[in-house]
Amino acid sequence: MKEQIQQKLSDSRVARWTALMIVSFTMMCGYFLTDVMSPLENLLTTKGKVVYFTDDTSISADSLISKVELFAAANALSSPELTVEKLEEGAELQYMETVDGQQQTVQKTISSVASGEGWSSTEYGFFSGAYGYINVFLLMLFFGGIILDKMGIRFTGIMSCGFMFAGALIKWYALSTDFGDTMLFGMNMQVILAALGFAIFGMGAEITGITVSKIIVKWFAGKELALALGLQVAMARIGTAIALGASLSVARMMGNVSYPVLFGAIALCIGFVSFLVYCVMDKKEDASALAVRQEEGQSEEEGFRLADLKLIFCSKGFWLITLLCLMFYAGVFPFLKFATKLMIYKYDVPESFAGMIPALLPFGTILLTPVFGSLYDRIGRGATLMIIGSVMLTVVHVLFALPLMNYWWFAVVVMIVLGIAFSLVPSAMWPSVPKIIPMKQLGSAYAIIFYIQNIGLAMVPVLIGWVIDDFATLRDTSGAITGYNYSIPMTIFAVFGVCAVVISLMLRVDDAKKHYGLEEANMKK
Ligand SMILES: C[C@H](N)C(=O)N[C@@H](CCCCN)C(=O)O
Repeated sequence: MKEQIQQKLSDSRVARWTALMIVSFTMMCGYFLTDVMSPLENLLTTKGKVVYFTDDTSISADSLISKVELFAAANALSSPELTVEKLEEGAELQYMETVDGQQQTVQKTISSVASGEGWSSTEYGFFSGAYGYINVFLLMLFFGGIILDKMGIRFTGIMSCGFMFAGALIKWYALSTDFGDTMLFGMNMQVILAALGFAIFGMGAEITGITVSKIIVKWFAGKELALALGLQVAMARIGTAIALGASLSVARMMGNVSYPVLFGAIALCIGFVSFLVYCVMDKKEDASALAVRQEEGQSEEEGFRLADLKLIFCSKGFWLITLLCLMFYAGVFPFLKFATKLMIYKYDVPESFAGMIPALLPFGTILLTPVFGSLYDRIGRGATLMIIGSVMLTVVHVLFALPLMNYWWFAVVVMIVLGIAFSLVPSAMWPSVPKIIPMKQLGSAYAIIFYIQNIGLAMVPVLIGWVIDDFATLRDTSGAITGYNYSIPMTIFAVFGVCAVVISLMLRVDDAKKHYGLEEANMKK
């Protein structure tokens, strides 16, 4: 009789790709919620109602009412006695507007009205950075990695999905509640509570992120690892793209910024359930791996010891990847939080389309990240891919900073280039970590990288929000905001790009000396 050879569940193609799809779906829901507020920056930073017209322009309700009344008075028309309540879908209004430097009478039809929250750019920056506050200041990501290596994938994943969901609910509650003028720590209560929710969500999202990374390495090591990591990132980007592309329309349709967050919370609930399904597969994989070890007479896998962290801390290659991650992601994720408003004010894109241009970035990466991942699996050249991506990031931000080519199509082209950069670096960087750090310490290694990266994700939006308020906001003599000059904020993003280039070059040199294998293919022939 033929002897049955024991196999691990992960040796089955179907099983490992199914596991990948399930956990990637959970992550995708998390990414949707991470960026769901980005296209709402203009709405959040406008006080009172915002009126959207059928020609895709928008204006604050107060400013519209005074323009309509001024027009009626100037033309001896009977006063329309317009109030905010009367501004509703379908209403037609006439007033004077400056078009190409000339005052013209315009007639517009309202398509929707949504409530602005009146936040300052500083408050928006504080809220956007909140994603990383608990991770960074309470060292939760660091502990998250240790919990992952000590308590295992199932416990950590369920815990972190729970945090994501709880944080999303708090954020939704804050945005759907009117706190009046209640202030806390010099900021509106709504901002503080929404930031708290986002911080709890961010802790959950990041710990889920390292858990999912470890899951993928567990199922794909020695197989299609970079492709699998690339596909996970690609699915995550679908979440980001839907958030950037659809969030404003949902807020406009429902009349309130809280609804996109509510949809995100519902999606997360489904993502949580899908992670529970994965846990069943994970248990089976562990049982089959144990059976293989027993059959081969191998001893129990050695557990994680705190002393193992020394190996991580002493690796130069590890630190270079970590710093590259900090600089590269500081130039991308925080940029996305401000990109929609950049499109409105620098490239004159109507607000209803403005979110579509940043949404091109994740859309491009959906295809390209797995393509570059697969290239790395088969051909190698990981360090080189990271250098090219970092150079592209720098060029993109320099182009955004320069006061030239302020055309929407130019913004589209530059955003596509950023999409390529944002595919190159992640598809090469994440699969490079297991080449430097062994599996046993991988949870902690990813956690430390994410921890340092989160310092950027937490601080950069705060910095940029403050810079926009104090150095980029243009005002008329009465103090009213007339526009924004994005040169300084975008120069800051370009500096992160330059740092990423220098670090990726150093990584390439270190790889040549220490032979991590970053330039070699991942797949064993
Ligand atoms: C924000 C998060 N910490 C992050 O870095 N996400 C990466 C993907 C990480 C995948 C690691 N296996 C991203 O590019 O979105």
